[in-house]
Amino acid sequence: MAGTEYDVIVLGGGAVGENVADRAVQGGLTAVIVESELVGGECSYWACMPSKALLRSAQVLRQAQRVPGAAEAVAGKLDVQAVLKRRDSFTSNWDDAGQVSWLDSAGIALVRGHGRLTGPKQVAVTAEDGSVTTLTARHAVVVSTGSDSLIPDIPGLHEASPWTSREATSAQTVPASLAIIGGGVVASEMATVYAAFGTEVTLISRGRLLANLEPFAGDLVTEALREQGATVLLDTETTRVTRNGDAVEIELGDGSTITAEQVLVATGRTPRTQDVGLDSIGLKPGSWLETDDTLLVKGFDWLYATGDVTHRALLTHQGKYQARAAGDVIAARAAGKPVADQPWGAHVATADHQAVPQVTFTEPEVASVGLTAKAAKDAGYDVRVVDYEIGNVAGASVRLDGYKGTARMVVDEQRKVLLGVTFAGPEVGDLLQAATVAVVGEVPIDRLWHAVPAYPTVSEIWLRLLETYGRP
Ligand SMILES: Cc1cc2nc3c(=O)[nH]c(=O)nc-3n(C[C@H](O)[C@H](O)[C@H](O)COP(=O)(O)OP(=O)(O)OC[C@H]3O[C@@H](n4cnc5c(N)ncnc54)[C@H](O)[C@@H]3O)c2cc1C
Ligand SMILES: NC(=O)c1ccc[n+]([C@@H]2O[C@H](COP(=O)([O-])OP(=O)(O)OC[C@H]3O[C@@H](n4cnc5c(N)ncnc54)[C@H](O)[C@@H]3O)[C@@H](O)[C@H]2O)c1
Repeated sequence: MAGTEYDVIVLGGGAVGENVADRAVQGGLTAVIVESELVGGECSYWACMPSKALLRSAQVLRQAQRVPGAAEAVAGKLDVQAVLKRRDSFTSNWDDAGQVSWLDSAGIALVRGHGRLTGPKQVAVTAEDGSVTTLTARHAVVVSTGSDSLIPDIPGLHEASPWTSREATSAQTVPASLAIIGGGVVASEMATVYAAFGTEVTLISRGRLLANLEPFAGDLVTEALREQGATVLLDTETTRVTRNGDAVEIELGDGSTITAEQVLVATGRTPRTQDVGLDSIGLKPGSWLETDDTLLVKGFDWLYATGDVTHRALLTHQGKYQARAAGDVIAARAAGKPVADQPWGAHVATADHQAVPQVTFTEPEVASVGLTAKAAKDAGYDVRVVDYEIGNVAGASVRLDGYKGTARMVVDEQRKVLLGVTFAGPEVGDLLQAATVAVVGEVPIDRLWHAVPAYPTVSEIWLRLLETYGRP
């Protein structure tokens, strides 16, 4: 290790922390990452990558089954062991050597161990062998410690040792039956995975599915999961969980009981700030870290936070976007250079408020950016909503027989720009970036008419949405 004083200390070496350190080093600073588990964090080993690898094979198979000619060629069943093996390769068998060598090539130092703030610009790192290294930052400490699964206070749930997303994404064997508590992204994606593996899945959601998105998205995913063999219980409370040997009993609000081999809790996230020394600098342990748009924690001029721990947008790409802004602004401030902190400037994460893209990799997929119709109305915009069935687009009918999906654009009628766009349908994920460009760029509707989608692609949905809106 080069020494114990660095320009920037990054607490947490997930995808987000890595990017902060990289930008700081590219800006001419020295940076060290403190990591207690695996460099690469949740996304690489227990979240985005393994979950998407687990989802992909069944998706390819189902789509081939819906195209005559190909369907006859894929008459066999999903090879679950091969899927798990492919997932293992995406996680490098939970070995971070590749990421560590990237840090090395990027000129970023690494200290392994559990980091805690001990005072302004001071971090103590406790290694596995109990030894403690004290680090001092010349300019900034960035907390990028991510989030953990939230286990709600349902009687018996803690004692039942439920699966969280970690166990669900790293499982080496597949349970015969799985109950899932939650109705968000993790619950919906994991129900899709395990239903495809032949597990008897019961999803228990206290409301509708994917309730933060346009209602048609959750409805489509609910219907599809049921077709895929899952039992989906909506508006259903879980009142008690009891583990009896190899089975878990789950009592529901209506008094009925479900028995499953395993239970997965997918009820959101809690910040990993319980034991990072927040009390030493006057902050409350266990709280989310509130930042300004340059990612500076409110009330400090040296403490930054990026990624899940900020609760701005719990997504890898959005955390990395914050990381680029934070790394760059720390370097600019350290050099006494001007800071571009006006909305959409180089040193702020403005998009977190207005244009967060997200793909839910269920089958069908849901791709969304910006505001839903309800959120736009609640925010006081003069809104017009335009819907179109994606299956009516020539490109979609060529893609798959019986293509079913819906697209919605939410228009700000005062400025004639898009506030939000949602696509729900097979393989819509890659349609999203065009929508993100339109929302971020505030591209006027009459100019969008000149962005001609190629025929016959699914992108022609854009033309159909515009035609339905009407040419101004
Ligand atoms: C099942 C699942 C699937 C997901 N899929 C997607 C997806 O498809 N696309 C997407 O964009 N997002 C997805 N997400 C969200 C995504 O995983 C997170 O937004 C992302 O991992 C956050 O990155 P982060 O760097 O902030 O935190 P993390 O990835 O959690 O990294 C934080 C790091 O800090 C370390 N750490 C914590 N405390 C300390 C300490 N005191 N000392 C030293 N090190 C410490 C941890 O070990 C960890 O490595 C998914 C989440 C889940 C749960
Ligand atoms: N494809 C992706 O981009 C992707 C995939 C997975 C996860 N993620 C991210 O990870 C984060 C966590 O996902 P998640 O699905 O755990 O959270 P979420 O916030 O999406 O959904 C939480 C669900 O749990 C339910 N819930 C909350 N408390 C409950 C309680 N006490 N009892 C019963 N139900 C309860 C909510 O009603 C909701 O349906 C999300 O913010 C998401 O952005 C992203």
